[in-house]
Amino acid sequence: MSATTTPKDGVRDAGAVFGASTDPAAARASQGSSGPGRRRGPIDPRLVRRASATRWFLVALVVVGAVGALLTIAQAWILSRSIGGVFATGDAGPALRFLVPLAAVFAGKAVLAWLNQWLAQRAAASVKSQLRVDIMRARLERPLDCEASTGGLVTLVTQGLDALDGFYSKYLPQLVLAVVVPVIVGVAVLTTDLLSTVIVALTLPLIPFFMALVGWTTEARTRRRFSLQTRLARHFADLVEGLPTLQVFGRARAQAEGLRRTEAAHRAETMTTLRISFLSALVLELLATLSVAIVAVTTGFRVLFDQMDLTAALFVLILAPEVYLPVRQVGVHYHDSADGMAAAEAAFALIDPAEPGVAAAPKDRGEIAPDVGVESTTILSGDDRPWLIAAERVGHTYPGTSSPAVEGVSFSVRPGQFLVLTGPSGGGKTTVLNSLLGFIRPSQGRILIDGQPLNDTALDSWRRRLAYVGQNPGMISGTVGDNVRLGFPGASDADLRSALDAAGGPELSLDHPVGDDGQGLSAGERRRVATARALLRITHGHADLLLLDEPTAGLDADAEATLLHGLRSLGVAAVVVSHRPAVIAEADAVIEIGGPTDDRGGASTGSANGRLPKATEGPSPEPAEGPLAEPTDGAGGVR
Ligand SMILES: Nc1ncnc2c1ncn2[C@@H]1O[C@H](COP(=O)(O)OP(=O)(O)OP(=O)(O)O)[C@@H](O)[C@H]1O
Repeated sequence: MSATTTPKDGVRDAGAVFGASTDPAAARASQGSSGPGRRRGPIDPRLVRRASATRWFLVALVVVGAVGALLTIAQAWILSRSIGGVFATGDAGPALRFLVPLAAVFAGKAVLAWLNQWLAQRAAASVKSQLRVDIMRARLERPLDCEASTGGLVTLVTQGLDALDGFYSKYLPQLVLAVVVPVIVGVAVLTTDLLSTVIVALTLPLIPFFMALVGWTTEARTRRRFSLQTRLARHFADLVEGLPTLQVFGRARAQAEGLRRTEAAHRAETMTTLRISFLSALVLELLATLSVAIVAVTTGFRVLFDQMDLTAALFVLILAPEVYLPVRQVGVHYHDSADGMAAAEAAFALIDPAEPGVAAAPKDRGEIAPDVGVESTTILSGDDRPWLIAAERVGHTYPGTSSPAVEGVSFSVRPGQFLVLTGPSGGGKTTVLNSLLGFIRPSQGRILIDGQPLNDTALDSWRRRLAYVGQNPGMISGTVGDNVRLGFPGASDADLRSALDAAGGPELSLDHPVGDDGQGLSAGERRRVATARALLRITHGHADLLLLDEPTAGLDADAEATLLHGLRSLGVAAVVVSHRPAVIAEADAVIEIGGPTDDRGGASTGSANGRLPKATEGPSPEPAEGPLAEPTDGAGGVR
């Protein structure tokens, strides 16, 4: 269980509205221990690039904004003409004929406001749905590479992305209006009065300038708040998951205090963000009001001294606030966008691990990287069948850790061969297996499938060739039969039965109920059900590589012997993680992974390679083949 925030816990910051860094190096630098990177300007270009709904939404917003600006000018024209007319003639009658066009303008503006919201809701829904699908796809592709914990991921996919509503329905429309409206309305003012235009042109830029100042202050706060929110969610998810353990150790109540502290910190951060938000709105409001006041005073005096026509003055006075309003509103709605943008950043970090700050495997160009070396080990001599799978100097360093979990592992497996990975706990066996599954992109070396780099192979098609049993195999709720059938949905009950028997579970009934997360089955039974599922995938689904992590753990000697016999008789290639002598005895080759612990406490620093025909059968290993066939100076080596 972990309730701590990892360096990149799926949370990125929201930067200033204007003036946020676009420098990737700066973004990387800011992703140190505090994690988040900087927001890249008012709109994250990845939203436009990746979320296609954003593109047409921006275009529609410009059109709606321009029509809205023209209606505002029409409204000012009608009002100034009618009011000016009343003052000039002293008769309100002629002004009444302006009522109908004025009503039409108001109706038009109402329709535009509705259209704006409708477009925004549609765009937000479409982008959220696209991001959710992309996140889930990324998670399925790299279930172990994603750094967000389940709690963090759930927060992000549910309420986290919902924060994009504010971005699409308020911030983005306002941002577009802030550009379109001042230009169109400014031209209308210019055609009427040059002095007012100059005053507006000089004072208007002050608003974004102050906004940037406020943005810089808010940036870190918003980031911290989102980070705390995620931590609260993680803390809670961890607590719920670990409740039985905490209760046994009498620590359940003590956790409530920790939860209260995280919650209090979250509340304090939210209040601070709100305070800054209100204060910034006040400052911007004041600035805009003073600017309009300057326009009003100058036009008022000119009207007084007959230097300006009242109708023109009214026209300028009605329009002047409309120039400032959309720019001012950007600042107000910025706070609506900040959470959404932080969530979008977190989503991109999961979807696109190649983004700065995310550990990514070196790009495989189909050739061996210079530091990787060309050595490989064939595990059986005299066999000229092509390799099915090969690992070349594979190593992996998990994000957030400084030393490799495993390194320098090389081996190759031909169809029908049975390779066992063994070694001390924490040595990196599961990491190697996860690399073969494509769950992890090794940070060193590469995996080759039929001679092609796994990185260049579609994971879907590769996984169709795999049958896999992990250390904690996933179970669906239903029956044992339902779970075995996952291996081949078209299998008959007789097929399920024989797979289960071969997996060492003859006593398990197909109708045995299975609850959520395998409830109702012992750990050993779960493993047997999962093994039966994998066997079915080989015999009926035509998978040609079996990947097993400790398949016989929890089995008695008879069941183990039955299972091993079943596995060997399948005749497919198998890579099996195991410490059990009986499994090692069945192997065509055994590779030892890991060795003496380093200062990280438990990581493998050894190399692994080797060949051993039936480890327990031959009196001594056959002569070594190739440069890597000898044990290396690391902890790993030929057994
Ligand atoms: N997601 C992760 N993030 C950081 N470190 C990890 C992660 N998963 C594993 N490790 C570390 O990598 C090392 C190798 O782990 P791995 O699970 O591959 O070992 P193993 O040989 O399969 O162990 P065991 O025999 O106990 O299952 C361990 O030190 C472990 O702490």
